[in-house]
Amino acid sequence: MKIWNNEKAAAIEAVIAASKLCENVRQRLNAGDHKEKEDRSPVTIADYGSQAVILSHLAKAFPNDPAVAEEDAAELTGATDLRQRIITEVQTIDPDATEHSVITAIDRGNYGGIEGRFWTLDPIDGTKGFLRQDQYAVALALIENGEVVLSVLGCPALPHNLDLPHGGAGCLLVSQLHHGTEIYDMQGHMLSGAVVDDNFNPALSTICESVESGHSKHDWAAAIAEKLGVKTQSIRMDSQCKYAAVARGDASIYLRLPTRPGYQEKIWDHAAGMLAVVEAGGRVTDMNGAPLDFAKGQTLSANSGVVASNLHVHDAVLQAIAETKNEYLPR
Ligand SMILES: Nc1ncnc2c1ncn2[C@@H]1O[C@H](COP(=O)(O)O)[C@@H](O)[C@H]1OP(=O)(O)O
Ligand SMILES: [Mg+2]
Ligand SMILES: [Mg+2]
Ligand SMILES: [Mg+2]
Repeated sequence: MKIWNNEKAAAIEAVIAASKLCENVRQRLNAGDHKEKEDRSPVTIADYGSQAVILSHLAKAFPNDPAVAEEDAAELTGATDLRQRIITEVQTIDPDATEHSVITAIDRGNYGGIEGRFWTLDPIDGTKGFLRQDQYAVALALIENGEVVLSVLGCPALPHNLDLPHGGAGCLLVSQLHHGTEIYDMQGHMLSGAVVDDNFNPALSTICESVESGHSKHDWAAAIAEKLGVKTQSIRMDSQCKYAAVARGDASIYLRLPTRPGYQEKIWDHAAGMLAVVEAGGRVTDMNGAPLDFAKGQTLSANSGVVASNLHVHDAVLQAIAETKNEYLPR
């Protein structure tokens, strides 16, 4: 069976370095650290800084690998102050960085992403959570011929135990296809394997979903929970940390239900999280039960919605979705 140990080592180093930058920025976040992109979503100096750190690291280790990443340096045209702050933050991680090296690294992320082997990166997934001082993730994955084969999902602010929110914070979920998911601390030490929970009773499931009602339909999730007989409140959490919660056994189900017709999920919003859950023994499909298709380019254009689970309760969730679809599916 193929292994990607060199890629794994480089990806872990890169995500740890980027997570440091993100935490540095988050701990003294101020109003001028973010702006609105053309699509009106927020972006911060840490989103760009994280992308620069990771893509320059990968460029040194694997110069021929293209990358599909969320941010685009073109959005920084004219934003002189923001640009300077990004460079300053990257220099705290890599003192040799220059304006040219930072912009070049960010722009390495503009591959269209269909053929062969490429990386996909969300330098900060859950920027809204990051700005609220809630959860966010640094999500990096390697795709070969349409298949996610390696991933490092950095969750720098995720408590080690969700019941003790002020306990030790931060972990990485590291996965390789057919080789499982491992949990590392933010210093790069392996802590344990990750396994989904062993709950077979849909009614006893903990469900997690987005904080943002614009990203996943909350009233539909409530209707599904009711069908399943779930009595407890769902956990609302930003970013791919929801996949981490399922992979670690903190939750049995992650629901992402379309809020408007035609929205296509981006590959960098799901590649790392999906592999983390699948390699921890869980299952990930779209809301109709189809596997997520990473061979279509930058978006999951063949899919709609996402369901991640511990495997055992998956079919019950798909059935509850099918039974509530007529009432809740946006059209
Ligand atoms: N209408 C939408 N439906 C689903 N996801 C969305 C939508 N709009 C933005 N997103 C993405 O949801 C992710 C955050 O998800 P969550 O709410 O689970 O934390 C972001 O990556 C964001 O993408 P983008 O980075 O382009 O803004
Ligand atoms: Mg994202
Ligand atoms: Mg992002
Ligand atoms: Mg974004």
